[in-house]
Amino acid sequence: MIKMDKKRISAVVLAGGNSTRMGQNKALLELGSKTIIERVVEILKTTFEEIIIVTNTPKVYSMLKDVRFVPDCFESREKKSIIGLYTGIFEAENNYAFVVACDMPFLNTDLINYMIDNIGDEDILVPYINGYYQPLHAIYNKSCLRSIRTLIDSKNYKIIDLFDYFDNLKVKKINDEILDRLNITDSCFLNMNTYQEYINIKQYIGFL
Ligand SMILES: Nc1nc2c(ncn2[C@@H]2O[C@H](COP(=O)(O)OP(=O)(O)OP(=O)(O)O)[C@@H](O)[C@H]2O)c(=O)[nH]1
Repeated sequence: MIKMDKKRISAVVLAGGNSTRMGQNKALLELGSKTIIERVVEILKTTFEEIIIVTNTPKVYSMLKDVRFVPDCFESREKKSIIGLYTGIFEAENNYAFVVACDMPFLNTDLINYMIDNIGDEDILVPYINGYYQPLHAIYNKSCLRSIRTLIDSKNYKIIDLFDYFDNLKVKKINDEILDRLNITDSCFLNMNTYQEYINIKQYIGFL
């Protein structure tokens, strides 16, 4: 297996959703003295040189420094994370991109580094934990772009359909055993969709 140089992977944060269920931009909710997206970027900065924020409203994220803002590639009335995914991978300076959502405050650098060390010639490296894929905590090669485009063009916006239905893509999974071995809990995948989930997370880390 060829070991991937960390500098040859970009980080991509998807921050162009509607936050309909939250009722306000969830990336800008605060945990302690920082917004959630600031926490996400701060964690990513320990590992990645290039950090791309995919959003059509960069001004609301002006507190983020040393990141590159890019707008979504497709004009779409519907907000879909797969569109941000396509854009981030397309725009990345490197062939590989580690892609996350803007609302994951407990990203774990040990797991991220493990993933970087364990992608070889695969097109995708994705955690598959408790029977669920984690498509917004995965590494993608630019070789995926054509297949992602096929999904978008057919109005199938389910990123997980990339993993099982494209014979041309080599997909490697990170399973539960690896988390156990690294002594990491699945809270690193936790995100927040509703205000109650935000409150629960604040309680969990003692900010309430
Ligand atoms: N760039 C970009 N990011 C998106 C888009 N749609 C969703 N995202 C991001 O993808 C991640 C997961 O999004 P969801 O939580 O499923 O959707 P959401 O629109 O943020 O929230 P809901 O409206 O409540 O579904 C979040 O980080 C979103 O900001 C999009 O059209 N473009």
